[in-house]
Amino acid sequence: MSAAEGSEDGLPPLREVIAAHGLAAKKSLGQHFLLDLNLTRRIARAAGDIGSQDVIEIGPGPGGLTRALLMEGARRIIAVERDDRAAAALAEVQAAYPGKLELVQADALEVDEADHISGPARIVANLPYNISTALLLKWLSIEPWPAWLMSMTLMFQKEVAERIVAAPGSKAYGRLSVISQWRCEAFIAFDVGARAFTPPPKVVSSIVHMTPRAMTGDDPTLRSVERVTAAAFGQRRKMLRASLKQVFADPEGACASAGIAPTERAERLDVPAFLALARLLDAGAG
Ligand SMILES: C[S@@+](CC[C@H](N)C(=O)[O-])C[C@H]1O[C@@H](n2cnc3c(N)ncnc32)[C@H](O)[C@@H]1O
Repeated sequence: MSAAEGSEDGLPPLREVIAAHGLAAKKSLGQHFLLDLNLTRRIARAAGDIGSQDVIEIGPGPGGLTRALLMEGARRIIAVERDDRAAAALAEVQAAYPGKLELVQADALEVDEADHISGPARIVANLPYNISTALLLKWLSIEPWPAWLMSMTLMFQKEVAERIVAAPGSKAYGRLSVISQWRCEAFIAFDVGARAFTPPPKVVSSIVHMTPRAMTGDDPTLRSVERVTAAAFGQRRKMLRASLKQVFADPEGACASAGIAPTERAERLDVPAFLALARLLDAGAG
């Protein structure tokens, strides 16, 4: 055990917690635990103001990141965990921090976070990779946007993190980039090597920090952004005049109205261009 895996909070070291509660990692639940307190505290610090706003943590597992968040001054954590085996380990954290940790035993894809928070909240999580993009798209779909959401500080596979922040013209640029960058300012805070996890995943991971942008009366509806990006990137090698046939009766006319060359391809269009097309759909040009 390294010094960083010690128990500065008076609770047992995480390796002991995992052994005592039989929390052997389950692949089906995307379990890759972080045991290094230096790292989990760094993630907690990247989240911003957690001392005056609620934190929603997805998948606390044995509680490493949860404990780091509490050590960094989290006011109140709502932790959503699907693995019932984690409850006993988390009960020890609840006892050490009375009133600060609420455990919601549920599938995070099904939970309505608004039912559990007491006001504005930040999402912080070392996400299960099998559902990480589904969870992100769920949060990016909060309506009205951004409602209670103050920020998201999330661990993804590096490849997914790169898709989130990708610029037009790059290979990683796609639907996830457009929807993420429309809704949020997003940046990769730092990378985390596979060896930081127990058991190690096959790939490098990255922490992405995302802050919601305010929507204005000029912003299109989410539904139209989803439709336009699905059509354009569903056939990303095709020119827009072909790929947009799925959503516009007159794709060339739509491109002209949006100030886009109909011979352009999806991967080269910037976010404002997609928003211009989505606004046309909202205006009934479909
Ligand atoms: C990558 S592990 C992170 C564990 C812990 N937070 C850490 O950093 O060591 C992902 C966690 O998400 C949980 N999980 C997986 N699928 C879930 C779901 N659908 N809803 C809620 N939690 C889920 C797993 O049981 C696991 O505890």
